Amino acid sequence: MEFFSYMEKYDYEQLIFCQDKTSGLKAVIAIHDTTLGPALGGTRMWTYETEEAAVEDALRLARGMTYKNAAAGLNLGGGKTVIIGDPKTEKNEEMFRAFGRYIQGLHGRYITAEDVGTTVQDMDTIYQETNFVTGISPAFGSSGNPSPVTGYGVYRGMKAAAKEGFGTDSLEGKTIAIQGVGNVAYHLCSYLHEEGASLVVTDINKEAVKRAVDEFGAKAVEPDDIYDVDCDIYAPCALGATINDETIPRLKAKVIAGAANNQLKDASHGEVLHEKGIVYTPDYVINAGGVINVADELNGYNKERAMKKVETIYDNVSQVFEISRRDNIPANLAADRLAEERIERMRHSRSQFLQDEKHILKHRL
Ligand SMILES: NC(=O)c1ccc[n+]([C@@H]2O[C@H](COP(=O)([O-])OP(=O)(O)OC[C@H]3O[C@@H](n4cnc5c(N)ncnc54)[C@H](O)[C@@H]3O)[C@@H](O)[C@H]2O)c1
Ligand SMILES: CC(C)C[C@H](N)C(=O)O
Repeated sequence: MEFFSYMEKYDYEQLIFCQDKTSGLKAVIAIHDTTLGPALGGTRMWTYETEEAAVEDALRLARGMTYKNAAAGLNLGGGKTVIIGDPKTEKNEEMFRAFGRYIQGLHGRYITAEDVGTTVQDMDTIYQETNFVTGISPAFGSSGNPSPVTGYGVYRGMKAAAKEGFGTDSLEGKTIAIQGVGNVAYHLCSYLHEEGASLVVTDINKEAVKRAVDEFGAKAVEPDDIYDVDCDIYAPCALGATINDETIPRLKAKVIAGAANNQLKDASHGEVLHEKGIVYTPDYVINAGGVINVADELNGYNKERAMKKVETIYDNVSQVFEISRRDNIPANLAADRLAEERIERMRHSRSQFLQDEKHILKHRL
């Protein structure tokens, strides 16, 4: 990948490589766009096959956060970090402290939080070095683990998608196939079970499957069989790119609504779903609950206020479908339009000069 060409193509602001020999830290921070405010996005720790794959992932995920934050109505830009390494065996305290110092060096242009492979404890360690971290322990007056709130937001967004697909937002009696029952999907399952949906789940982690079967009466299938399940709704809640040329012909669902980031292998798969009449709920609109929750920390965390904002995911999803129908475009492009239009409007409205301390010639006094 030609990094500068890619950055120019999608108008990225900054790419930062962080290396710390003592702790083994190898991290890439990507800042996509800060028109709306500081870039807020989580830190992913993952074993990438190549360094290039890690940079590519950081860039892609950072841009996704720009769109997610814009569509959620947050005054935040988009950024993301990936740390190269196995989260199960390669973490140490010095690593996250070194990383915290790199974040501090950005003076608030980037604020981090949890993502796949990182935990509240890791955020607490980063907090030893910088204030530009969210999702730290509630003991510090913070919002803690964002996953339960993301799960609730996905549940609300799924109801809006059901309304679009079935004419009612009730999920009672619906069969929902869930790929990956980790942190977010566990909470999603509890809401769906409570509403009376039938769940079919899969995961490469047998413990996670057992928990869903035992607690929610879910039926378990093998990971590759999830695409063939006879269901009303398919919920991708594991990793990205699972909606692709191989899987779309196998899907039986009328509605797709899940937590995973970057669900479509590429934008053309949104077009294919649109043509097939499948209601696709854009990932970054439906899974914004976690970022909405951690973003509230910027105002001094208030759970009630944060949850009120998370409720708006239902309306945001409905608005995307409205744009999709109005402009006869696939839902993924309708979501992009919603986010891009907001960024452009704000870019214009913020172009007016506003004096701050740096413009006062006080050193001459
Ligand atoms: N945690 C959040 O608040 C949040 C917010 C927004 C988006 N997301 C996205 O939602 C997704 C899930 O996040 P999470 O925090 O629950 O992560 P997680 O790691 O807790 O859960 C993911 C689960 O998927 C399983 N999995 C991985 N590959 C699989 C495969 N091929 N088939 C079946 N199962 C597989 C894993 O074993 C794991 O149990 C991710 O894509 C994440 O980026 C999470
Ligand atoms: C800021 C976070 C809570 C980010 C979250 N992992 C997401 O992808 O939305």
